[in-house]
Amino acid sequence: MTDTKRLRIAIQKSGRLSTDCQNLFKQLGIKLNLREQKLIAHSTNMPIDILRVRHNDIPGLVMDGVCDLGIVGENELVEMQAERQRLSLPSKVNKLAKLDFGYCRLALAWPQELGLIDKNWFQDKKIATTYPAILSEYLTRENISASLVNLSGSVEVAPRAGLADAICDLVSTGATLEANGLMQGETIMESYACLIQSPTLDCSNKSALIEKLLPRLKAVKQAKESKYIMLHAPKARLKEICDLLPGTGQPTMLALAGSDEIVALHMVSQETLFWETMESLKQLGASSILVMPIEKMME
Ligand SMILES: Nc1ncnc2c1ncn2[C@@H]1O[C@H](COP(=O)(O)OP(=O)(O)OP(=O)(O)O)[C@@H](O)[C@H]1O
Ligand SMILES: O=P(O)(O)OC[C@H]1O[C@H](OP(=O)(O)OP(=O)(O)O)[C@H](O)[C@@H]1O
Ligand SMILES: [Mg+2]
Repeated sequence: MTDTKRLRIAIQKSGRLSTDCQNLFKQLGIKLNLREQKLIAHSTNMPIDILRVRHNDIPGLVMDGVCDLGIVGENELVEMQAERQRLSLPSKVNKLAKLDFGYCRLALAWPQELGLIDKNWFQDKKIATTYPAILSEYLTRENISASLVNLSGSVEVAPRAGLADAICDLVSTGATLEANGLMQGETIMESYACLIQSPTLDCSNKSALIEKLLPRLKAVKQAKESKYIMLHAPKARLKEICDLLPGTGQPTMLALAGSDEIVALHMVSQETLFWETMESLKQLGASSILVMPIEKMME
């Protein structure tokens, strides 16, 4: 448990999740004085301190109650939970939210020259990975007996370097696999960044602050998933036009100066307005169709 009255949040110092975490804090209205070298950043407008650490330290810091919250990739969380259970260390966290960044998959891959291979090919092979616990669980489930080579980075070079026959690593665009002449196989796990909370947090001020931040987080997520749509529509085709608009409630209808036949429609849509829909709207006589991003949204 932390003795400080300020909420402590652990994030990755530099890497795949750090910029997204900083942007998220900005969107949540948390002002930070972040300087490259500083490991702790104090918020200037809320009782919050940000601890900037190595990504694989984040789950442990939250599980041990050293930090109250953390933002971590699910892959790292699951791996650390398994590792800590094995060592009989605290491994519980409360998962507060799945975030909309850090998407990647943990997948098997092998040298391209082998072509398509069957799962049985992995029997008695060596597989290099940074995530031995997740991979072992998968291999046990699939009745594959393979040996693991643990590497904390540059996993993709393992087959070419003769360290392993295949790998199990994170993939997002697939560019790293391709650059290393590897073919992507089965996805073992899909992962997103998530917000986790320490189970030992028992300070009412901190809980109240978290309760204040969670609706903001939801609002930011909702705003990102929503678009504000404005268009001009002929009154005679209103029903057909509204039927085409995705996931909207009743739109706002406004009169247009100098026109009895055309009105302006404004609405919030939770779905993407595809080009095809915009073309169909146009065919029904709609014009001046604007699709705009929303910055914040609270219902
Ligand atoms: N290519 C990717 N695209 C999207 N998300 C990714 C990608 N690679 C990794 N991630 C996510 O970001 C997390 C951190 O990855 P990153 O490579 O930045 O850190 P690291 O090298 O494991 O750790 P650190 O440098 O902090 O010690 C991963 O565990 C995963 O959840
Ligand atoms: O499918 P891609 O888009 O190519 O991304 C996959 C790569 O990204 C991550 O590494 P990262 O680039 O973060 O480098 P690191 O090994 O130094 O952490 C991951 O470990 C892969 O190597
Ligand atoms: Mg990495």
